[in-house]
Amino acid sequence: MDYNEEITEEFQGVKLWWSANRTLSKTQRIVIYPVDDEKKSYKLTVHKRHIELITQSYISHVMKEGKEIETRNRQRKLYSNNPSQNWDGYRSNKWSNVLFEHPATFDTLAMDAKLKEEIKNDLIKFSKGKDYYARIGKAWKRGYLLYGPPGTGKSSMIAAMANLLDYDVYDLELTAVKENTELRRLLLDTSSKSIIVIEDIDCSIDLTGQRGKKTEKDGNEDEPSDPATKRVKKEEKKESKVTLSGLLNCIDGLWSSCGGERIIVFTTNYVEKLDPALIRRGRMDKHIELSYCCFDAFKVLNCLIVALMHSRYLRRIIWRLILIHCSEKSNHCWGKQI
Ligand SMILES: Nc1ncnc2c1ncn2[C@@H]1O[C@H](COP(=O)(O)OP(=O)(O)OP(=O)(O)O)[C@@H](O)[C@H]1O
Repeated sequence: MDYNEEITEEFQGVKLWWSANRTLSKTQRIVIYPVDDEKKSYKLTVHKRHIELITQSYISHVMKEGKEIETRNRQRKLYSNNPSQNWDGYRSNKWSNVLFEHPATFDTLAMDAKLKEEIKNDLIKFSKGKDYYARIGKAWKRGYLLYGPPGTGKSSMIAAMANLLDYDVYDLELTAVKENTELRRLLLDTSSKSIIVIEDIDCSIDLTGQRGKKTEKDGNEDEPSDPATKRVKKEEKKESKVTLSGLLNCIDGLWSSCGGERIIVFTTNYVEKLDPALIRRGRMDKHIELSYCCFDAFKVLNCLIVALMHSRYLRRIIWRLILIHCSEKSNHCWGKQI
């Protein structure tokens, strides 16, 4: 709606007029950074005998419609965390973002069909679970642990999740987070309807068994005599940053109930390296193994390749390559099923 424009609307047989105005602040201020001094307002005109209808039904109808339009037009974003030294100052942000346009969907994911359906249903159930979570007194969040060998579709699965639910993705680089308080501030700065991802959690930081080792370390550590080594050691200590308990507190501590509808995803190639406390059910609610090609995955790949390649000769070459790759990697004897 442009300024000085007037729009006529009808609601339950009642005629209404909307107009948009803008006023500029008259007070003169000296500012360091440019600020928006413009005030925008919308004026609604209606006959006074309809005031009750407007206050009781129309305004809530407008708010609801507005929210729906906003959701429909929302462009999803992929966020990554900025180093904390860039957090302060003019227009600084904890997160940088780009448009999220990953093409992966559950249709293009090659994996066991039953598991795929189970994950989709779980996600949809979660996204519609606001009342359920409120009823049982739990924060509206869900944890997924995706594990398996490199290149088996963990990142693609996260993109498919985000595309299914229409959520933003926060790619949290833990190695860039200095300490637990920073981690908390970062997570508090995420929006609802989002997936917070920590990829390769086993490599991100020494989270494995850190709690158990702490006392042992504290007591036995030899203090180096040489000042240079001392300084390096001190720096290394500073680098160690986020602790396991800090991360656990952030995942399911009180902060996580500030706003809801967040999914937390950890990915790892080495699930056995992780501290059981980090991935216990209730914290990481669903553990999903993504592995080498199974028969259902093979069928999805078949559909994709048939759709893409019109030459039978090329298709045969690709299939030979896939078969060789899969028979090397997989223990399943699905070859017979083909
Ligand atoms: N199950 C799958 N279905 C569809 N595409 C897949 C699958 N697994 C791997 N790919 C393809 O292989 C490439 C690598 O996949 P992806 O990055 O999702 O794997 P990853 O498990 O996250 O790897 P890493 O552990 O190295 O981060 C992508 O281009 C993806 O499209």
